[in-house]
Amino acid sequence: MAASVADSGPSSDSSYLPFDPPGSVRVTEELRYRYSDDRRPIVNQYLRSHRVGKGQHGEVWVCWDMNNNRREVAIKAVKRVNPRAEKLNLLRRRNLPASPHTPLTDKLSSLEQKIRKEIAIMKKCRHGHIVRLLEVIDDKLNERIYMVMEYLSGGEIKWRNELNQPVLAVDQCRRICRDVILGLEYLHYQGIIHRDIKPANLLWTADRQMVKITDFGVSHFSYAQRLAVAGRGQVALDDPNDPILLDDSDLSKRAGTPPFLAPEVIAEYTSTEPFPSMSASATSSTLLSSRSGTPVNSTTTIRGSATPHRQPITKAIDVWALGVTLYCLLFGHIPFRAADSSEYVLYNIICNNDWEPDEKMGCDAIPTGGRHPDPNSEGYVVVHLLDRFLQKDVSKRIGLGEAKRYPWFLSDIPEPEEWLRQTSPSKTDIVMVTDKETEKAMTTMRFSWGWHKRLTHGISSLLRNVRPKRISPSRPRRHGDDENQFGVNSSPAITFVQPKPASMRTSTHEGRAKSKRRLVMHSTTLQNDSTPNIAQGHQGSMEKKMKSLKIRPSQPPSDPNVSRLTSRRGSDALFPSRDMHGASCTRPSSSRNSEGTTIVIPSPAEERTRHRFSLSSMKYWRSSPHRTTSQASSPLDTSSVGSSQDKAPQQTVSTDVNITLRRSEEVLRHHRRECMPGGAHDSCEGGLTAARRASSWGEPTNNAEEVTSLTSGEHDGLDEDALFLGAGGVCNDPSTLVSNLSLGFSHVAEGTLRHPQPERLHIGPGIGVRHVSHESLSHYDAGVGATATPGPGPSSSSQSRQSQLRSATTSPSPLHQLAYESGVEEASGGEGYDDDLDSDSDSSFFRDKHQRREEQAALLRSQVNRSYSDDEGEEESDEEDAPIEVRRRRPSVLLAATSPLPPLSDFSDEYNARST
Ligand SMILES: Nc1ncnc2c1ncn2[C@@H]1O[C@H](COP(=O)(O)OP(=O)(O)OP(=O)(O)O)[C@@H](O)[C@H]1O
Repeated sequence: MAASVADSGPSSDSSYLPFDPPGSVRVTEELRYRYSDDRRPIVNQYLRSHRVGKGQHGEVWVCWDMNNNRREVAIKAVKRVNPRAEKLNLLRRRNLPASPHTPLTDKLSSLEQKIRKEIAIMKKCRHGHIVRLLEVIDDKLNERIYMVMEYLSGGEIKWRNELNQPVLAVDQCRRICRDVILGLEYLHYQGIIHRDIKPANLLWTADRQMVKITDFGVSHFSYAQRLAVAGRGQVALDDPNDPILLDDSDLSKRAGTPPFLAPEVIAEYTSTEPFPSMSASATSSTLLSSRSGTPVNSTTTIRGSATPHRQPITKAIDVWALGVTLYCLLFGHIPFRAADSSEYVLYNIICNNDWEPDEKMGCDAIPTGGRHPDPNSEGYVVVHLLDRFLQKDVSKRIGLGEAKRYPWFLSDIPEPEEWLRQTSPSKTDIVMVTDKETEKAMTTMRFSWGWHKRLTHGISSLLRNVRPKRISPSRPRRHGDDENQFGVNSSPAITFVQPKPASMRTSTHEGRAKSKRRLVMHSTTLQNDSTPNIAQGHQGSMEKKMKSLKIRPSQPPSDPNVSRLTSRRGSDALFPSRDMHGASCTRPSSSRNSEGTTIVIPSPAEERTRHRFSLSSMKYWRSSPHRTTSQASSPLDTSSVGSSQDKAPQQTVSTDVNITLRRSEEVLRHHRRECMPGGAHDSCEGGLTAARRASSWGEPTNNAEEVTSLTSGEHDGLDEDALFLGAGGVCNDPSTLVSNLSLGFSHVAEGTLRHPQPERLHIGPGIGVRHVSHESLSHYDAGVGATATPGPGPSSSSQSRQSQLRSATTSPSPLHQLAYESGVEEASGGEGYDDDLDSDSDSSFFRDKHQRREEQAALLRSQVNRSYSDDEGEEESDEEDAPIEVRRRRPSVLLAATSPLPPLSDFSDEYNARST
């Protein structure tokens, strides 16, 4: 158990049960659907409740864990592959400046890698200020993967009202920031950089006593390997000039949210010339430029022409983002903002302009004293801290260890030294996230596009009636094979196949040869298998049809197409867990790990059935198109399909393609060409379109949603912060901020999550910023540390009801919904979004969702039709194939006998909608 959780948990309250379930993250490889009596979907032991959020790749639902006293959990359902999102991305890309140099892989989804990374990182995190991942339900035969997390019912932090005024008290801002420091310190110690710290990624616990960091979708963990190599204690934890620098090829991608990006991340996108003052174009009182318009002063290092060398990208980028976050919480708006919402202008401002505080901070309106306050003033300590956070020079930026000891943070902690000792990250075990673990974090995706899909679709139809039944409770039970104990614990102690050392890995050539050998083996298995599930009649028919397709199951195929097809069949990259299971076939069918968790290992017979089923699902076989830069091909680039398919599948590694970087460069180059030659940025009418801006944000597959949000949001009259910030936090009704959940399920029932609050014991009456004097700060600066006086307890607002308002940026956009209505369905998440769900959503976004719907629907349909017309046949196939595997398979398993309802797909409600 992580010491930080165990040691820092409160102990004075005997009824306090910190949420820290034992054991590591379970990986369950079988998904079972059914309905409850009141028609609620049940996935394994999780009974679905309401939806709490929708991300770019999936939805988050509150569920009750029926095996744990109906404990509430949050389940994020993410589609492995979303062909329609890919196509909408294509539509978006057509709006981008064309470049002949755009690599093929830039056109491809990196969704798989994103999910793998997120899971691999979350699996390793166990800390009181990090959202805990409890289980991963990863059924290879299901199109979605489910991440079961602890449920943070307090929701996102709301930090501003619609007038961009702060809604949090300064004391609350301090506690939030302190929580994030602890969480980040843990992550950094583990070698993980979050890369997307912002208010929207900080969730309140139910009692609003603490926040936890969530969303590791763009986090980076290769640093952990380097730390491991260097050995613990060999690396200075808070030295920004850490000799162990990060992998630039990954980190240099501008993953994250633009206003929160550190200067070193965006340096290369900025002008080396002094950037013109923003004051002329300022339109809002919240603009930095309207208040200052000043270049950076002496206390802030100017980047750009003054800093010719690119600064290292380190964990300090999280510190910068935390500084921006703190600023947001204190003042209700972001510190750096471009007047025209241009990304390029924003980056220049971040890199070259200073920030400016408001006169007052927090909803309690404590005077700041301006950018350079009197050292004896109340605001001095906060402005000084912000100044340390927002240092453009990485080497001058404060480290987390130092920040933690800052007097302001210690001001309401009775025993600062003890608190510092207990919360030290050195008490935790360092984690290692290996490539193998990343691969294993999610089972292989299945692809279906192009001629290959049509070919395999034919084969699949032959086997439609010979698909074996899934393992179900109806089969004879074995010892320890409890319904609730499906799954394989992710503990390395039960790993069947150890990662091979690099020296032992096969070369590409060897890999191909092995794949072919596996092909022969699998084919032989198919041919010789006498499992009664395969009817002889169908076998004969199948052989005949396969012959007509020039497929000879038991021999290496001579037809090159067949070779491509079947070589993927035996790919490690495609079926890693099968290989793992294959290795485990001789092992006992179940075992117990050290924690007593039963591990069910499929028997050889079961494995064969899976293999056979997989064969019938060959239409999905496709080597991951974005595994390597040079070899992957676009499903939309027909010229490259053949060549890529000739290649054996590559091992999936964490070498993400720098998609965003290149595209962003193009966008910005285009922007410069269009706008800058004339000199004045404000002469650039329109600048980057919303689509172009969004295109350079984070993961490429995210952008469909972002683009639509931006575009449509502007029409909806939402403030630009909500559109551009991506940070949420809008509180339409401030009164709801200081309250707890208004939902009926908000009561703390037996078994409801309780959360560790390391400093909860120590949060005495907060003395507020007024009590931190310049003397104490000097004391701190002298390195003595702080001895702050205990202050009053948590503010009354911490007992309050939760706001149910969701920020516009986390809501489905109008285009997203239009896409659904017009038959395109999801832009990225892939889930249907019906009115029922709308009513679940508390997003303010939906206030205007019916406006211009007809008009936009027509526009969208025409655009989408145009984009799809290029690959019409493929689209037909998509329409038919995507849900087929689930729909045809499921009734034979559990539901047919138990429920008159159609088979469930997942939590998306699409089948519910169809059935009603
Ligand atoms: N464990 C949780 N407890 C409570 N709410 C959660 C939890 N996880 C996510 N949410 C809510 O669900 C919303 C969507 O979460 P998700 O992580 O999918 O968002 P996202 O970061 O935008 O997605 P993505 O990383 O795919 O882009 C969040 O904004 C948050 O409010």
